[in-house]
Amino acid sequence: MAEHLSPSASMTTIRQDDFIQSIYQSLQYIACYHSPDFLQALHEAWQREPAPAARDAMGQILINSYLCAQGQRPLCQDTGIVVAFVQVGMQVQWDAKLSLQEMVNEGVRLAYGDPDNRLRASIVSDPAGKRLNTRDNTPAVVHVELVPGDKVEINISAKGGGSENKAKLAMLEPSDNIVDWVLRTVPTMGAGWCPPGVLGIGIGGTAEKAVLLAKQSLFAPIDIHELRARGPADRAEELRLELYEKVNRLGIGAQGLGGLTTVLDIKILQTATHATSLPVAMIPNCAATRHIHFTLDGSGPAILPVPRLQDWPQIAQESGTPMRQVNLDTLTKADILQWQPGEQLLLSGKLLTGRDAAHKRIVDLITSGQPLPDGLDFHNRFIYYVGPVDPVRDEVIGPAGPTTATRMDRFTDTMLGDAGLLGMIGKAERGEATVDAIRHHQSVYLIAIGGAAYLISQAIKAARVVAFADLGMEAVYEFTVENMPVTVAVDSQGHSVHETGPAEWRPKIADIPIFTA
Ligand SMILES: O=C(O)C[C@H](O)C(=O)O
Repeated sequence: MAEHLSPSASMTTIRQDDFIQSIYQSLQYIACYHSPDFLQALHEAWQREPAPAARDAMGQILINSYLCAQGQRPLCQDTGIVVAFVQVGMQVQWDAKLSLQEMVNEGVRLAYGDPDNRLRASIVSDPAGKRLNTRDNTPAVVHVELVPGDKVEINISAKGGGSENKAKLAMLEPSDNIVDWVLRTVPTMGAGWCPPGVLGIGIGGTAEKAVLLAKQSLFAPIDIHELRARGPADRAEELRLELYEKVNRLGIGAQGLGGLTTVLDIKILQTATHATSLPVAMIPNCAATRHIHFTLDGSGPAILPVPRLQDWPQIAQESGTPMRQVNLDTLTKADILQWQPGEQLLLSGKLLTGRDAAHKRIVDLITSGQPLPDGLDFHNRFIYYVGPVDPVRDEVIGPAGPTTATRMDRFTDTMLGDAGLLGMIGKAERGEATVDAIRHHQSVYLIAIGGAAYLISQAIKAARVVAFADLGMEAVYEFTVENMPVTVAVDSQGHSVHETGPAEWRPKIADIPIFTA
């Protein structure tokens, strides 16, 4: 005779407030604390890295991580778009008035507006139109699944825009080679996703299912060395090992500067597909990898592990060759002609900021013959591509790392020509036409380390909004910096370290084992 479950016996009740508090606390937590598996993998990669620029980049990310855990401030200025996968047990009932989406949004609102640790509101509504910042980082992206059981399982992440922008989907043919596709595709993603990180790969299903699997795969802990030690159990695990080895052999390295470690792990989830199809999706996770899993069983809000500062690797900034001191306030074109590709500089003085939305407005004003707003003058100034976190406590500004410069390429010739800009600071490579414009205007492009946002903000001594305050984090600020560390990425002759670095290190690392264990 069929057994019937008594509904009342196994029912769990989840209270709205417990759910919202759990979302809020988990988002605050992942904004500040790297997970132990990521820290260990990055520390190992830093210890093994033979390429000085890549090693320095990873060192800065590790120091930044420690400072964020200590100061409880965000790892990256891009505190992400919230993505929640919620599995609801079919024996769960809710003591709630809001929908699940509304409850997640409420948790996001509390987390991003927390006065003790404000996070950056990065979400814009009407993306194909007005692109207005929603000011509280809502709405979240929520995926819900009904599963057997009496608990609610939540995987939540705050996904950085720079890495999400590099997501790829290919509808391969059944006899196509997945490894070839990945190895062809990763170099096209450039450095805007802030390697070293993790590549999530979804295989099978339909187009949208492959993308979801790729995203879900990124929730698993980094364990490629354990997999190697125990040996692959199926084709997906074989692929993980093969891709880990071959992607790292590409020599892209940390921040795309050339080096031994481009990926810390490869994650793969697969499911059945149509006989004609081989959908493959790939989504990278950046160095500010932020995700956590928790369970609600009706007993109250989630309890998250208390991080212990002694678990963070203690590394000191290494003093390599002496850095050139640069006074931004007296700098001339003649000075920047002296700077060499790969040279490290310490910037002091005043610079302006600006990113996507401000660039669009500025270039629209210039091309329609209108003046820039009062007080906004780029002549002989440097621009820093950044959207900072608002300050809390005694800060002048919150974490303020670079955003992907490549998105500003379309505006650069006008900024260097008509607006009179001297040079730029950002992260990742520039396109060919932009490198030509840099050479033509005898300008320069400098990079700061993506993923070292709180560390970088320590060099910012004053900040004020100069124009477009309505753009929120995308407003134009003036920063006064002291000893801000940057590297010459494209010099005035158009030499680019994102070209020369990987080309130099690919052959050099060819004989170094990728797996140590
Ligand atoms: O939005 C940002 O500040 C950075 C962005 O995530 C990027 O990597 O380009």
